[in-house]
Amino acid sequence: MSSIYTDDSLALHTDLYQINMTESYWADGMHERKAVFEVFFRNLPFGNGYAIFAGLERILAYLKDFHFSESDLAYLKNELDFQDDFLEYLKGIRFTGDVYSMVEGELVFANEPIIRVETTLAEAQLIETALLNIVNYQTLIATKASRIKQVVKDEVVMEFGSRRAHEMDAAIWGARAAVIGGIEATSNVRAGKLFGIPVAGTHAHAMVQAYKSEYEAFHAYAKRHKNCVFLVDTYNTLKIGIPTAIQVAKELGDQINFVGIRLDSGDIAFLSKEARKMLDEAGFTDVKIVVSNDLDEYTILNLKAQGAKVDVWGIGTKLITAYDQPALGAVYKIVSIENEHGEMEDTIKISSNVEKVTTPGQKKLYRIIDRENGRAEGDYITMHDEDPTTEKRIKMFHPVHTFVSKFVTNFDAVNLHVKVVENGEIIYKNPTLNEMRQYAHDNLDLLWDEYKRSLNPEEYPVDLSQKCWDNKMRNIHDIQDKVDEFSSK
Ligand SMILES: Nc1ncnc2c1ncn2[C@@H]1O[C@H](COP(=O)(O)OP(=O)(O)OP(=O)(O)O)[C@@H](O)[C@H]1O
Ligand SMILES: O=P(O)(O)OC[C@H]1O[C@H](OP(=O)(O)OP(=O)(O)O)[C@H](O)[C@@H]1O
Ligand SMILES: O=C(O)c1cccnc1
Repeated sequence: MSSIYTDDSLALHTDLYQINMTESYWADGMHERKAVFEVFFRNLPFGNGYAIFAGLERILAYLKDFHFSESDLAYLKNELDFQDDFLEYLKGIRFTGDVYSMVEGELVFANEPIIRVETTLAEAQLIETALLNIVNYQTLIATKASRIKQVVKDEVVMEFGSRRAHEMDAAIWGARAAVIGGIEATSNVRAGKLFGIPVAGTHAHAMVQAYKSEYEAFHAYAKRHKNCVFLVDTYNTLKIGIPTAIQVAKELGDQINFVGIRLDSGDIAFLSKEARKMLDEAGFTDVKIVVSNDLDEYTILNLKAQGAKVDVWGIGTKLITAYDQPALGAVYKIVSIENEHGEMEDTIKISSNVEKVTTPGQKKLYRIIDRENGRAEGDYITMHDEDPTTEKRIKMFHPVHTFVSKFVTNFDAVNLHVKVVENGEIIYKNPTLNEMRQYAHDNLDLLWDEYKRSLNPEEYPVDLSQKCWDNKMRNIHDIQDKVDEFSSK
């Protein structure tokens, strides 16, 4: 960086084209027109049956502080040649609109609006990049963590990924997202300080190497730390590492809490079983076995199938980088815009790829829950003026294969959108991270197991109301008519 700006803001954390488009809207007097944009993704990540939404807290902080600083404006003028009159407009711009959003920890599925932004065209356009940047990463990591936790079940998961995360921001926000997804602790101390996440850790091979022997290293560690987890695989796990941990623990007795040992290489199934036997025989039946080394949900499942005796899973690289699918692919699409007469008009994006055709109009999102069994029947997208909470019977049908349908009665329709920003004011109080985590955990009970399995889960229904579907078809036909008219000229 050529210099550090004391007034750096996040408004420039956007793609240049957003500012360029905004300039055109402004020059043509369209910038203040009302617009509705939605955030959604088209495919669930990791082949999972659900995702866990995360990122709202940071989005709200970003919107609250949204402004172009003096140095931002100077940069736009001096380096990118924006003109003074437009910069004067940017100088005064703040976020003044409304935002409806799912809450963090909510179960989210493909093709449903996670966030709805209703504000001026200019403001809505300028915030796109930051919103997607936040949602895409945090939701991806929360989902990966949840996937891992589904496999781990009752043992503890610690997040160890800071050294491999895609830079510092990703390390701490990733740790936070992983907690929402279900993990228990992080090794990143700053994440602990900023977000109140429990922080935990063991020690590295370097310490054993620095002291030249495990005996010296474990004693040195124990001298200053009451809770001890000794890393036992530096030279030979079964012949030196574990016996030394046991020896040191016996020598120190009540002076320490011999919490555990950590295995970080070799055959984890075999070594953990041997370690358990050795610890138990020495009377340390409560001592935990922590394992790490390139773990993810697949290795964990396999290790469990082999009968590995593991109490704590330390997971770094593959969680924090979402190793097997590095992007969620959430998008931000305009669905409605005010016309020159002050009326809202739906707008649609047509694509030869059916998947990419957007669903026009201002919409709401409900989760339909069967009152008898408490399980979710599916999610139901309606137009903004519909209210399924007052309906006795709704028809749910697949938005593409429409013949796949069912009538649902005796249900609760739960509105998944909370108004979080009103006229630019944040009106939502973020729950604690623990509450978000608990919410995500409890929500999973709404899903049948078929949607939760990590391999080839069933597709959870995300359906359009009849009115919403009709509106989409009408919009598609209108565009087709326009294309036909144009091409026949
Ligand atoms: N019993 C097992 N079954 C399946 N995979 C395992 C088993 N034990 C370990 N693994 C996994 O196999 C991968 C490679 O392990 P390997 O034993 O080669 O590590 P290592 O080379 O000994 O470790 P390092 O290179 O960190 O010293 C890791 O992802 C590890 O988690
Ligand atoms: O394997 P991960 O899931 O990313 O977990 C974090 C890893 O970080 C440490 O390794 P280190 O950076 O010392 O390198 P290593 O791979 O040689 O053990 C630790 O020993 C874990 O193995
Ligand atoms: O505390 C640990 O054991 C730890 C922390 C970060 C990375 N690997 C291990």
